[in-house]
Amino acid sequence: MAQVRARQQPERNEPYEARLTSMKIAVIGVGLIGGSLALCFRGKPGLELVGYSNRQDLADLSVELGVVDSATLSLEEAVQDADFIFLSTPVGLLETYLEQVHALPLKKGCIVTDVGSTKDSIAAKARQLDWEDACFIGGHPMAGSERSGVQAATSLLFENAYYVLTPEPGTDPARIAALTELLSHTRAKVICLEPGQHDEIVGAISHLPHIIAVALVNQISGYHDSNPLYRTLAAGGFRDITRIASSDPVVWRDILLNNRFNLLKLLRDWNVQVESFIDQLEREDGEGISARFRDAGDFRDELPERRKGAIAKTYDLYLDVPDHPGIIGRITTELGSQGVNLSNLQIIESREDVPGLMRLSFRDEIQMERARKVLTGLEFDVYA
Ligand SMILES: NC(=O)C1=CN([C@@H]2O[C@H](COP(=O)(O)OP(=O)(O)OC[C@H]3O[C@@H](n4cnc5c(N)ncnc54)[C@H](O)[C@@H]3O)[C@@H](O)[C@H]2O)C=CC1
Ligand SMILES: O=C(O)C(=O)Cc1ccc(O)cc1
Repeated sequence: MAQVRARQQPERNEPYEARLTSMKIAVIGVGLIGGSLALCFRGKPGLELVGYSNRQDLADLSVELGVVDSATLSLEEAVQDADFIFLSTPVGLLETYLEQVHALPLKKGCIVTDVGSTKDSIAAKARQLDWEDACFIGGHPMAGSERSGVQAATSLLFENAYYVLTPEPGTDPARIAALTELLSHTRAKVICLEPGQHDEIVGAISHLPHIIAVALVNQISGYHDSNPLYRTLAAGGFRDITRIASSDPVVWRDILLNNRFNLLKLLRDWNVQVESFIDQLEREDGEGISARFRDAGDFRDELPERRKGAIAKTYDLYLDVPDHPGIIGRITTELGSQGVNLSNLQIIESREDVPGLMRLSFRDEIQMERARKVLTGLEFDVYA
């Protein structure tokens, strides 16, 4: 396993920009989020990335993939002399790691932060600890994906997303500025919120949708057990609103349990919505139903543009493809010859008696629209 490299100590009175040329960043738990942050920082002048893992194979993988400069199974070694420490494990482990890191010798001025999807309980834990010359500032990058693990890490994950910080009223503004400046490498927009308010809002716009997606998929899966046509016919709308149901079970178990008090209220409010639909259908209240769609459309149309909300936008096209050899090659060749960059391709359903559904993913809207034009020209039925 690679060792943490020796590095120069910054002078205490150097301006922040100068210190940027020699800083150690420790990432505790190098998965999707920790790894993506590491990739944002890695290779920037003077920044050294050290990953801590609890498994040798994962430590090795994080170095092999070029996500961190070095990796260690020793928490003490990882945090020793670190200027910034990012706690990036599932929420259920964050408070324990916070206590363990706090108990270790930390560099003067070290900023400890986390990336957990909930903020209130870790802020409360941090408040109980005496940080002396170090400090804790809670954080939550409001972008992610249904994928997990270091293999899914990408430096583009946070671009244009919000990155919430939850400093205490007494946190030194210079420390907040230092963390914000480091986070500029993510190209996310940093905002500060009070931890309780964060959990209420994020519970509603991220955690509740994950519950609804999972409940919906499991409901349909139950019907599918008695008739496989449910999955075969599952179309765009179902796919659109259930992508996040494929999220990591451990990560989401921890988030939901941690934010359970907000979620219990949110689910009761959700029940009111469901009951109201039941009532409108029983009364055949067409006007009431249309009004709800109109209201929802108005609100949704005002949502921030692509990738600025908690649920990152994907640039996917779907097309029905006949199940015959060579079709994938033809599509990729045509796109390649027209200079379209395809970032992923997936056959979702492939059986002899039905056309296959192909999903083509692109990095941005421009590539997606170029592909749409090429494929429509080839007389494929293309839909987003
Ligand atoms: N998944 C998402 O879209 C987002 C997740 N978050 C937050 O980021 C944090 C990490 O989530 P992901 O990166 O998605 O999960 P992940 O599963 O990709 O990464 C978690 C990492 O923690 C490591 N880990 C697990 N148990 C450990 C232990 N006992 N000791 C040390 N390391 C351990 C895993 O090996 C893995 O590298 C969570 O707190 C989550 O709430 C924040 C924003 C978005
Ligand atoms: O996959 C998606 O679109 C998400 O919902 C991303 C996400 C997941 C967890 C977070 O705490 C923040 C953002």
